[in-house]
Amino acid sequence: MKIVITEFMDAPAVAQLAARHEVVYDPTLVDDPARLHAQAALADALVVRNRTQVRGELLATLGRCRVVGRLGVGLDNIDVPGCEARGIAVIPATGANALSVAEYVVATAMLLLRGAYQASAQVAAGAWPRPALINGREAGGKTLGLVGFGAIGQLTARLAQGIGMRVIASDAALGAGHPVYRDTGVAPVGLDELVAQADVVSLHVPLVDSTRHLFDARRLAAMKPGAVLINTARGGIVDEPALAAALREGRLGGAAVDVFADEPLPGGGAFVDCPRLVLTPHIAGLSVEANERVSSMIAQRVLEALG
Ligand SMILES: NC(=O)c1ccc[n+]([C@@H]2O[C@H](COP(=O)([O-])OP(=O)(O)OC[C@H]3O[C@@H](n4cnc5c(N)ncnc54)[C@H](O)[C@@H]3O)[C@@H](O)[C@H]2O)c1
Ligand SMILES: O=C(O)[C@H](O)COP(=O)(O)O
Repeated sequence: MKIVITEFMDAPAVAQLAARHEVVYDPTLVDDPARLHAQAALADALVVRNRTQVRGELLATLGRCRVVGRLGVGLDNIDVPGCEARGIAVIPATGANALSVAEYVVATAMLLLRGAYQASAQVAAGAWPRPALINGREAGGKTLGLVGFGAIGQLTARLAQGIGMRVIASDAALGAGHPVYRDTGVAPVGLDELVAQADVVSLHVPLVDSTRHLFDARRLAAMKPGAVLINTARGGIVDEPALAAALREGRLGGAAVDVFADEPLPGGGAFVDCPRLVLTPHIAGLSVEANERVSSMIAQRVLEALG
């Protein structure tokens, strides 16, 4: 059978697939719709990351496909009901990149609370900006609010508790009596209460209709003065110009943003020269270890699905 891989995948996992089936591994396919559609038409399995849009014309070309392997967790680039209607199974790499994201959240939370990370050039130049940096805050004893308490939220809670943070969470699908709260020692709260209490708010919900612009200007304004916002979930969940305004006006203490409404983020937008801001190009879930786990999990599951 034929497996078409449209974005990068760890080499041993590609080899594992190639040992059993014909494999087209071409990470440039995602940027070449004509070749992508030609290859997809012949594919029994398609393997994608977050950039390949498995919907519309591409979905229509998948005449033979039985399975779409997703080298990640978010499924907003895949028309899942459309795949199911065509008998195509969609397999995400659930949990396989969770540790990388959780570490990113704790690292950026500490960095932004302390606020000293942008002093390197001044220190190297001999400016010694110590008086301006004496008000950094510790993470220990602060409250972390997790919006979404699934695989990544739960792992992030464990790491944050390890450095002495109190953790509260809001999850639309988990009732307050759900055993996961008792097992993790995390307090369930409503979203409004979370936003009012948290020193650090971190987003871990999928991008769906109910989460689009969940953090709009009104909700950003309801955050504690000086609080930090971390978005590794999806760009459409936060109103980007409203976040930039809250940072420029000093209402928020900082933000780390890994995901954007448009990726790559078009240059010249609201975030240019924005203070107290860490921007990364959608890499919170990407590390050597996560890529190995994600790739081997999907290789294994695609092989099982092909039988
Ligand atoms: N930046 C990255 O590299 C990266 C890596 C991995 C995942 N992600 C993103 O993180 C998201 C979460 O990943 P996960 O593995 O924790 O998923 P998950 O499915 O395990 O957990 C998501 C949780 O969100 C909850 N939820 C859904 N809608 C909600 C709402 N309106 N309010 C509150 N909770 C809601 C669900 O009940 C679920 O418990 C993914 O969908 C993906 O978009 C990003
Ligand atoms: O949803 C995810 O897991 C992240 O967005 C990372 O996806 P990717 O590594 O496949 O791009």
